[in-house]
Amino acid sequence: MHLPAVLSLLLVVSTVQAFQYTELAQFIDSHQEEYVETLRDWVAIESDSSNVMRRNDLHRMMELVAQKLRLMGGTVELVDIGEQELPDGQTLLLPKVVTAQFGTDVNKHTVCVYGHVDVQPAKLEDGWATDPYNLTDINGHLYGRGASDNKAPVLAWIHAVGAYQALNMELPVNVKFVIEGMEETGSNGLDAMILAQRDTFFSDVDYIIISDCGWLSRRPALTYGTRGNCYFFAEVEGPKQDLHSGVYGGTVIEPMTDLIGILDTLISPSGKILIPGIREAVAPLSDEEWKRYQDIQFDVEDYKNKIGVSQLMYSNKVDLLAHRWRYPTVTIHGIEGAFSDPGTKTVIPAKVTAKFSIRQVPDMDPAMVKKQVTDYLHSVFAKRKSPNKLKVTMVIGAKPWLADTQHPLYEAGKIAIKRVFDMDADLIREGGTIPIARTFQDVLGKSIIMMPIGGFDDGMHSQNEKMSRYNYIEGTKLFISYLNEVSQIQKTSV
Ligand SMILES: CC(C)C[C@H](N)C(=O)NCC(=O)O
Repeated sequence: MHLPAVLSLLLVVSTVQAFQYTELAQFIDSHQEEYVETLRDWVAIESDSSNVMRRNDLHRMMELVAQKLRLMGGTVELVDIGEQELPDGQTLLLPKVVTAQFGTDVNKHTVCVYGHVDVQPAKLEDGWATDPYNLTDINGHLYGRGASDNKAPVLAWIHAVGAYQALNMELPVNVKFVIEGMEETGSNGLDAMILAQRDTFFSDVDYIIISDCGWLSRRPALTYGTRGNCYFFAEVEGPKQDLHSGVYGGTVIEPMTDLIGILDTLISPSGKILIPGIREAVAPLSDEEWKRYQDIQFDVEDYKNKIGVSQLMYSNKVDLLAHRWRYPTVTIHGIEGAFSDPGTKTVIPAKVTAKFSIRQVPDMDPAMVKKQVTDYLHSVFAKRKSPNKLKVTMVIGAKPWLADTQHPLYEAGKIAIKRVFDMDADLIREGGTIPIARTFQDVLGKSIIMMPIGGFDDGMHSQNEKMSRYNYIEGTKLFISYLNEVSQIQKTSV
């Protein structure tokens, strides 16, 4: 073909693509009320995976996801992943995992979008300004539990595929979905399901895309690392029942005093982890990494104000980002069995269970961390010479994940972000955990990209979680654009 003919063909192709994007983006804009309504229906289901009393809601949630994908003509399955064993030895049915497939063209790439539709607990009395399960639009912010983490991003992906379908446009890549309902409690059962379907459902998947995190600031971002998490229960058991603290206090060695005593040895006031071996395992911060953090736009004062604290653990940007993303930390989350209602109750609790977690980073190993923590707590407890009984269990052991930002998936992401937001993407890491990310990498050997659409101030896991309309709607356009960019990646990239 003559050069002018090639050029005019290229022009035609690029004109068609640009035209397609504009039409698709307009379609998204004109359907935004419908998308908000669907999010409202999804948020209304209290799909709290940590509360066994809500398991039926979680089952219902998975059915709803499957039904939505079926109505779009996908090949959908609700995969049984068995049962979960509870700490008291009882078993409970795990929510099924939804898998779906749109397109089977062998000449196209196949991407697999992973997401979750379970949520963290939320009650109005925790301090929410609105009912957490009634999506409420205030000034363009959609408040509700799970709005940002992770229901709106999952819906945005579904709507992105739906827009191509509605406009009779061919999907540029085949799209598969894996949507689970146990992410917030460690993705129980999903590892085994991925392993079992490695040579079937996942055999033709080229890339994994995850949108279960947030931006660092108002700039859109691509995420290339997450921390893992080891979650522990430390139970101290003493008398056979709760006791009156006036009648028995002073004669009994109290479980709560023992528990607080050992918890206090986990971390120093300046944030130094005191468990032997933990800090030694952490990969050192390289000069290149330091420079990368230094170059990121991040306003420390803004961050401080957003959280509402007068002082942070570190005052400079690099230290803050590094400790947020690439160093481990200990967090004590709560104590089961302790009196925590309003008012006073003069009781000596007979059995108390502390819940704490240690975020994992390269090169920590959860199996090693489990041993280090268990041995350490027993040795500290032994020194107290208490007659009470200590039991330490690790209930989640999720590894960290780190990607190569030179992979074409990230280049494609930058182009898509530029097109939709007319901004350059921040390349960031995430301090939170997506337990299954590392499994996708290790078991399937697939490349992963995290493409967040959540805002920096969405309040995931806290009171007044929200997703802004802007992020929800522009995020849907981003996914539309990204599918197109991924289709341009050379077939040889893994
Ligand atoms: C910001 C996180 C990666 C979001 C994720 N859905 C999550 O909350 N995971 C559990 C965790 O405790 O980090």
